[in-house]
Amino acid sequence: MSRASGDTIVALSSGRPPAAIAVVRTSGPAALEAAARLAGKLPDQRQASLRRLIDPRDGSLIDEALLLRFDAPDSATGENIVEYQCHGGRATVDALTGALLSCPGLRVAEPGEFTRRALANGRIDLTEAEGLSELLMAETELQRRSAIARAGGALRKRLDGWRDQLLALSAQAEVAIDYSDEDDGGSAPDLKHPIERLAADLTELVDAPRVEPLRDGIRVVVAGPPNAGKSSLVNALAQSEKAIVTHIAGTTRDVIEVPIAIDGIPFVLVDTAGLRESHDVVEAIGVGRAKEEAERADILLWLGAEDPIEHPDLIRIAAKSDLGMAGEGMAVSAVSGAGLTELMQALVGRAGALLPKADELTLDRRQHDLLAEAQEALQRGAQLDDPVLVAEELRNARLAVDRISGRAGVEDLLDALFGRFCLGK
Ligand SMILES: Nc1nc2c(ncn2[C@@H]2O[C@H](COP(=O)(O)OP(=O)(O)OP(=O)(O)O)[C@@H](O)[C@H]2O)c(=O)[nH]1
Ligand SMILES: [K+]
Ligand SMILES: [Mg+2]
Repeated sequence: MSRASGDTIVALSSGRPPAAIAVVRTSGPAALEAAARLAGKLPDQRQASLRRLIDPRDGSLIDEALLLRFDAPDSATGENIVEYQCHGGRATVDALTGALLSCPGLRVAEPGEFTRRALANGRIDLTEAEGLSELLMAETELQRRSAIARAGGALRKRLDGWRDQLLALSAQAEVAIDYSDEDDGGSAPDLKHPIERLAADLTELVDAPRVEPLRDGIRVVVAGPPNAGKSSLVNALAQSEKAIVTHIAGTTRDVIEVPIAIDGIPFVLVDTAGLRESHDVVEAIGVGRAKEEAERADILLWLGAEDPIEHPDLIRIAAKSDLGMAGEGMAVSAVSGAGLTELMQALVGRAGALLPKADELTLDRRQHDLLAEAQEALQRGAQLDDPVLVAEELRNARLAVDRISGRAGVEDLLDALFGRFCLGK
């Protein structure tokens, strides 16, 4: 849990020194006073100004730095912020942060604490904070575009709009409840149709592509009976001996993940234990895990002669094609390399459907599940006649939407989210 937010926090917000320039940020009630101690007269709000920074402890010159000041509440955190752009050597950064920390009320910030304060003060909502977290991690252009849309409030705007509609519908439901109490035969407001329309709006986003394949890589799970050649295929695709291969059936027991990129698209190859009944305790656990992995696979590569397990996105592989045993599916040989290029092309082809189009809004699992909850509450509400029950479903829908944006029930989540942030963000 974060410490008292009445503190003023200090952190180096730019990369690790040495660098040409370092950015040190302070946020909180004592930020302006601390800046005045070091720099004398402060610049006006939002005006960069060069200042000599003096260490208040001994009067020595720390550096000449560019000062930027943003006053509460119109700042990134909603608090007073002073930003120092100084020379980026380690000693300069240490001297500056040391001098700031000697000022009353200042302490070192925790990871993500600036962003957390922005959230607490309503400057951003949870979807924007999550988008920001992903933006900081983004390595590919597609990841960046997906993250910037959410960090920039694209999802927040949709949610805020729905929240307003839900509030208006709830007010109408209250009116309908009054009508039904009076029983005077007057006409209650029609709720069914607007609720159905809103549910349809939500459905569109519930069906949006998910962020996980984009962020973590598309999970390609390789499954089949023992000795089918699963580990060999994973190694051949990864061009690296990541998984142990032997002629002994039951070699692979644990789940092995190998991240690879094909045409710039991130995939995670997942090698699994061969599926069979086993009395070996360890192998049986491995088989259980293999089944779980096959279920959550984005794409399943099935290396079996017999019927494959059910999966919506399955590619059947006829492995060891060099041995001339023509099985059903794509002929691939890990030994000769035959068919590997075609298999990779097939993976890239299927990836298209799993990844968002440029600038298409994406949802993570948490957001998706809550939005589906809201949608289901609305669909139930549209079927009901008793306005008291309709009002209850509208409340359920609103609660789910509020949990997506972080207005309700998310304390546990915040610690996990902000623990992932870098210091100074
Ligand atoms: N000729 C030939 N042999 C292969 C090929 N792929 C795998 N093998 C051989 O088949 C045997 C089993 O290969 P693995 O990759 O360990 O098979 P697996 O499906 O991972 O096996 P388990 O992990 O035990 O379920 C090994 O002796 C491999 O050398 C192939 O493409 N051609
Ligand atoms: K084997
Ligand atoms: Mg294996």
